[in-house]
Amino acid sequence: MLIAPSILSADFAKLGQEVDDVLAAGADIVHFDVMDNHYVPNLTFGPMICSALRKHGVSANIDVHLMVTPVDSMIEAFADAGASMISFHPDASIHLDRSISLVKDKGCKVGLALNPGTPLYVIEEVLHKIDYVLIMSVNPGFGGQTFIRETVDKIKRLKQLIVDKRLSVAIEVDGGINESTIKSAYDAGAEIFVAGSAIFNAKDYKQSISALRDAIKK
Ligand SMILES: O=C(CO)[C@H](O)[C@H](O)COP(=O)(O)O
Ligand SMILES: [Fe+2]
Repeated sequence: MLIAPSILSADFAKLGQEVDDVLAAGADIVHFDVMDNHYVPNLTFGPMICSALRKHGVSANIDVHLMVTPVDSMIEAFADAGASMISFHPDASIHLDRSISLVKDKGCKVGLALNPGTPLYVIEEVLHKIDYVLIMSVNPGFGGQTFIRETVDKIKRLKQLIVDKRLSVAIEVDGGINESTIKSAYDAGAEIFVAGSAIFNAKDYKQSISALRDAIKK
């Protein structure tokens, strides 16, 4: 299992330090939420912030979650800015297969992100071409929202689909993950857990990350 703190809930005034702190506290991946006030009703940060984190010395995998449309130009910009993994929403790309190829050609792991209301069949034709599926357990746009329980069944169905097709596609879950919700997502088949408010709103990042790992073992 991998813990990916979403920097959406970090203190932007000291972002480099915040990322250093969560990594030192045991985080595995940095989750980087890109919002354009078009695909989602919020605006965050662009590729310059990603390259600034690389220049600051962050060497961990940076998991860029693109909530933007159009996606292709941002895929290229973030790959050039140091992204390791890039996910985008299939409904934000007109040519899904082409956008997937673009991420791969740039040397990044490719993920497809599904909103709570987006059915699994949207990605069925390309499932064998991707590295991970990001299942959104809140509607995209904001941190600190409540986990949508129906997502657990969706993760189970996706896991079954991956097993049936004999693929090695990871499942990432994003939105409302905390000590009370993480185990249900884990039991359903998720392996990468994004958590923003549950980690950054805590005083002690090490304690909050350990609490997430412990909650899975219970
Ligand atoms: O993609 C996102 C929102 O669109 C964020 O990654 C997500 O909401 C994480 O924040 P939290 O753990 O506080 O729900
Ligand atoms: Fe996200």
